[in-house]
Amino acid sequence: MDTNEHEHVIEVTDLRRVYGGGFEAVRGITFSVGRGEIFALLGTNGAGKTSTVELLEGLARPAGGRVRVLGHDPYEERTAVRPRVGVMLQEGGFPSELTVAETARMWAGCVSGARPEQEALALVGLTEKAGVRVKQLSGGERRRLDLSLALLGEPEVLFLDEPTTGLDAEGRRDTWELVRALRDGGTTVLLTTHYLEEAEGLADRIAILHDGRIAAAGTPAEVTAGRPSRISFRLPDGYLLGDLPPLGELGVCGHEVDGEVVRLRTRELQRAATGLLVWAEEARVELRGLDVRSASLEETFLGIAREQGVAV
Ligand SMILES: Nc1ncnc2c1ncn2[C@@H]1O[C@H](COP(=O)(O)OP(=O)(O)OP(=O)(O)O)[C@@H](O)[C@H]1O
Repeated sequence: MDTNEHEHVIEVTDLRRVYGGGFEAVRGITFSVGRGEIFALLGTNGAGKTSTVELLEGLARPAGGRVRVLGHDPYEERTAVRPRVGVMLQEGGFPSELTVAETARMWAGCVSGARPEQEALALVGLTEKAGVRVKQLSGGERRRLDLSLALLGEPEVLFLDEPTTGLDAEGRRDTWELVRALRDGGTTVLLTTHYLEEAEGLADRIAILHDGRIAAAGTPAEVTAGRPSRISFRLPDGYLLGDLPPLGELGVCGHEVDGEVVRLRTRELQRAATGLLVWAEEARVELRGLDVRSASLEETFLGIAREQGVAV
C-alpha cells in the first residue's frame, strides 16, 4: 500500500534493536512523521539515534516492533522503498581518488531516475569543486557531497544522519536553508543531530532519545514548555539576597547564590524580570552581568541528560 499525503510517511511502533551480545540499544520507541515534515532525533552520545535511523533505512531487521516507510517495511520490502528514499550516512566512504563530479556520476548510475549530477552538486554549492578529488575536500565539503548524493534520486523521504557535523556556521546555515526548501517542496526529512539550535530552528517536531527510549517529543515549543526560564546577575556592592524584593512575589521558583552571582529560576519570566528591573531602578543600582534566558531546548536536554526527574 502506498501512502497519500494524509498518511504518515514514517511510522515507528514499539521499535527495538538488540546487538549481538544482547545489548538493547533501542528499547521500544514509537513516533510518526507526516509528509513534508522535518523531524529531528536528538540525544546524547550512544542514545540510539543511529541505531534507529539504520532500522528506518532498512539496513537491519528490528529485534521487535514495527517500521513503515511510505507504507512499506524498509527491510523486507527494500526494493519498494529504496528508490523513493535518500540516505546520508554518518560516514560517506567514497573512493577518494575520484573527483567530485566522477563520484556523483558513479552514484547517479546506481539511482533510477537520477537528476543530472551537476544539479545535485549545485544544490549543495559544490559546482566549483566538481573537478577536485574527494580526498582533497575539506570535512565540511565532504558532508555536502554526501548530501548531494542523497538528493540525486529526488527522494520523497530523506534520512540525514548528523548532516551538519563538521560544517562551519555558514555551511550549516546553507544546509538548513536547503533542507527547509526541500521540506517546502514536499520532501519528508528525518535527521539526527547533536546541535540543539539545529533541532530548535529547523525541525517541525523533535524526539529526544535517552538510553534507547524517547524521553520527550513534540514541537520544540511543546518540549520546552514547563521548563523554567533563568535570570542571573551580580548582586550590587553592599547588597545581600535579602535586600531584593521577596522572590516568591516575583514568581521565582528556585534560586542559588554563588559568591555575588545570583541565579533565579522562574516560569513567569516577564514578571520576574520586570520586578527585578523596577527594584534596581528605584534602588539606583546596576544588576551587572544581567542575563535573562527563556526556557530552551538546551535546558530540557541537559535536564534529561542529567537523568529524568532531576529538577533543573
Ligand atoms: N554493532 C554494535 N554492537 C554493539 N553495540 C553497538 C553497536 N552499534 C552501536 N552500539 C551501541 O548502541 C548504543 C547506541 O549507539 P548509536 O550509535 O545508535 O547511538 P547514537 O545516539 O547515534 O550516538 P552518537 O550520537 O554518538 O552517534 C551505544 O551504546 C553503542 O555503543
